[in-house]
Amino acid sequence: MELLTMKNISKVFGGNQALDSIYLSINPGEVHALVGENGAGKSTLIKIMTGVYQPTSGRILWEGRPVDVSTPKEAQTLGITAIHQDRQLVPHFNGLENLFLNKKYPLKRNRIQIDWKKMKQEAEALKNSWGIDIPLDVPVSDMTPSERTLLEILRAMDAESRILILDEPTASLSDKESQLLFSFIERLRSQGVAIIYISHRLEEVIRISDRVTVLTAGKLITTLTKDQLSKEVIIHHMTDGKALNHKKKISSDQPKKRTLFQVENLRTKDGRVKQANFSLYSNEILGVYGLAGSGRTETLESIFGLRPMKTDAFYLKGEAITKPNPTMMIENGMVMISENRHEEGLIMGNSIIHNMTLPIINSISNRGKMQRNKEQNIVDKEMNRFNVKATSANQTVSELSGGNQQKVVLGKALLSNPDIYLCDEPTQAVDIMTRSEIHSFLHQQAELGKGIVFVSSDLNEILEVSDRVLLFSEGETVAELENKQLSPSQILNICYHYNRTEGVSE
Ligand SMILES: Nc1ncnc2c1ncn2[C@@H]1O[C@H](COP(=O)(O)OP(=O)(O)OP(=O)(O)O)[C@@H](O)[C@H]1O
Repeated sequence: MELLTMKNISKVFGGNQALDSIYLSINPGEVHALVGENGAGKSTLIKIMTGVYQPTSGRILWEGRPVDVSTPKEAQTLGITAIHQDRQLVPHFNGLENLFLNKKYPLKRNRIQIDWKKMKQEAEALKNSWGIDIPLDVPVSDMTPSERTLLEILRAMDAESRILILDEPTASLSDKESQLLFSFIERLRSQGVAIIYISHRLEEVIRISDRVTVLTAGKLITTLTKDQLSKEVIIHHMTDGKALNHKKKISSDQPKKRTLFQVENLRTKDGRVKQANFSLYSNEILGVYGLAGSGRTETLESIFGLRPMKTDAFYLKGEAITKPNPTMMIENGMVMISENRHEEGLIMGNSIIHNMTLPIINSISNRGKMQRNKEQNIVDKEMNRFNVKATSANQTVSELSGGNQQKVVLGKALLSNPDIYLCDEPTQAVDIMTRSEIHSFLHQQAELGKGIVFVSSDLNEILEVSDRVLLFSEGETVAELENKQLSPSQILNICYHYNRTEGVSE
């Protein structure tokens, strides 16, 4: 029998129809993927399922009986748990405290003091029963992305979830960590837990799913079964049969490349980067890859002046720099597209237009007076370029879908007309169509003489876009390779060779 059935579900926000009469059924023990362009309605459907939003119309059945899922608590009682892209963990609490976040702490006999010993025993038993080996005594802020994901899964299993919703779970996981997650999903499935899997990474969707439901602009296009799954078929349904706009990669073998920056022996105070040596040239995309915890993000943050660091030498366009700071770097034409759009990229309560024009406010005001038409035109152009789905440029950013928020981050960065881009997972959460738009945009920028550092946890993406590839392992740069027919296995072999904690790959 179907575990969950959603019948004729519609949702309207103001005048915007986010979902239009959707039918979705979930069986016990199946992996059911939801795919679709940014803004297609996937998260809205999940939010209705988990009691965050109420549908404008439609019914929800649980094991064939109508249910009212009007609060998250009710969803939880049924056994529906969602693990969102933005982790629901308290960073300075340790694993154990986070595991007990929604539960009563066990008390000692005196009924006053917390029984930490019992808490630890319960947690260990839970870890053992699900075969999840993560440290629970360290603060979440010190955990790797995969440990955080597994911690949330463990918490969901403790709540006896019967449907586990994973929203872009591999977004910041390394290849090996993703494999671990997939084998764990397999275990959950064999125990009858249903998984709803949202991802723009179609290879993994095809690999793990029993069924795939495709949404486009709030409408259900089709539900495909395992034997029908291929990348071409899914893309065909997602794009309504229109071919993907594959712009050819422009070769950036330019005769004269300038050095945009060069760092020697960069190391951070906190030890996350121990020794980074590399240069960025004009006309190139430098792909940066490394296993989780390798120091990629921290290196970008240090170069941009967000993290205290030391170098033996740091030259930016030929000028020696001792202490970078973001203002100085922006003034020198550098821009950083950060991995965490909520904390660093966007002001969530502000409109798209205000977010995008914040860095260029001076250039669109005339003696203190804002030139509204100019502002509007500039923003419209960027929204068109990246196909931002919104009611207008005045819509509040927090109301946009995750992928559309990421597009606003990109538009904002581009408006400052930089010549050095530091991009940390710039295509995370964006759909496959926009992803190829972002890639070709960056290639065009390289062609114009700009330099791009491109960090991604998706190795195939790194190989697709990069002219050179820089590999990090445990805080050190370990290899710098021209991307001429490099293969994923070549790269992984180098990474695992240098990685002491994950061991040498088989
Ligand atoms: N709270 C809200 N207020 C107004 N509109 C909203 C709200 N939440 C979502 N929407 C709109 O509903 C539509 C569907 O958004 P949703 O987040 O469900 O898309 P999605 O398929 O999850 O996209 P993505 O792949 O980018 O995460 C979008 O047009 C979005 O702007």
